Amino acid sequence: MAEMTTVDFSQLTCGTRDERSKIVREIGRACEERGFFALVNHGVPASLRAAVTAAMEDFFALPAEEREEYMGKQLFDPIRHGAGRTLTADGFEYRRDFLRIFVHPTLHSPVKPLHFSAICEEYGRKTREIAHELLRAIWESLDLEEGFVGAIMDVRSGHQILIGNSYPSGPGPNLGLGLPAHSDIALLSIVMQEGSTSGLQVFHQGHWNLIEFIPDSLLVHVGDLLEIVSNGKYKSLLHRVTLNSTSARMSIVTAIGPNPEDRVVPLPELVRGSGSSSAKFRSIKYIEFVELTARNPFDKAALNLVRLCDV
Ligand SMILES: O=C(O)CCC(=O)C(=O)O
Ligand SMILES: [Fe+2]
Repeated sequence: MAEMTTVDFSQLTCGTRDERSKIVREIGRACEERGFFALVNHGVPASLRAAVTAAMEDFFALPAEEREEYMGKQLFDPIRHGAGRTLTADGFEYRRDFLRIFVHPTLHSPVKPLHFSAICEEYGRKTREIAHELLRAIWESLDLEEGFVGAIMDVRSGHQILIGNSYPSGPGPNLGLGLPAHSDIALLSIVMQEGSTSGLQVFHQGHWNLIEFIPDSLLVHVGDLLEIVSNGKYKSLLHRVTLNSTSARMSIVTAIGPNPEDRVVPLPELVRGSGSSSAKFRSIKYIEFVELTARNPFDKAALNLVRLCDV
């Protein structure tokens, strides 16, 4: 099982000055050493978490002909559904059904199930507020002024997606994969699952470790863009999903990034402060990085293509 930092979100927003500073330091350390942390007391009601999970389940349960129109082939389709088995370039098979929708700045929702749009709007809004608060803490942990970062990357008008992942039960760890090893593209992603069925594994110090979700918690992943803007100080999380031998599993992931047209750069303040005075990544437009990742989806291949030197 993976060791993880547990962050009490309520202390970040309502704690004393000292409590907040302690949490900011804990978040910074988790982003630097592990690339993820668990979030408790985050304020997303259990009823909303259950509702968004049920709404995704209802979508996957629609007859295939009703889901067909969303089987998008284009990368930037705002609603994109995929189902079944996929083969990687080297012939490896993985199995998951997914639905990916854009939720911000504009919500795109399938017409059915009927309640889908309102629930995703609400879940998207709640998690977006959490992500903004976490990013404020992250900039603080890097000794950056929020305004300084905002001038470079406008996260408030940024891009948020929501993904429902549905994995079948499978032959068990190391035999079947739901998702191959990858890192998430955006700045942060927030992963939610209901129930105790495990499957998510994170790579740490040369080993794959299974995540045991703390009941009611959310998991926060550092994404590739945060590795770039922090000039390599914070590491995006390499993770994969194994199929569970006895139960199917569902996860809901939301990813927050800047405006797709924004150029993502190692923040100059951090390049100057790094001692070596060198940027460790070349700058790239977010939208171009998404295209690069689509062509190089596994491991941290896309990030390695914009890396200027070993970190
Ligand atoms: O199913 C999970 O726990 C994680 C899914 C994931 O990594 C993703 O959608 O990028
Ligand atoms: Fe992921």
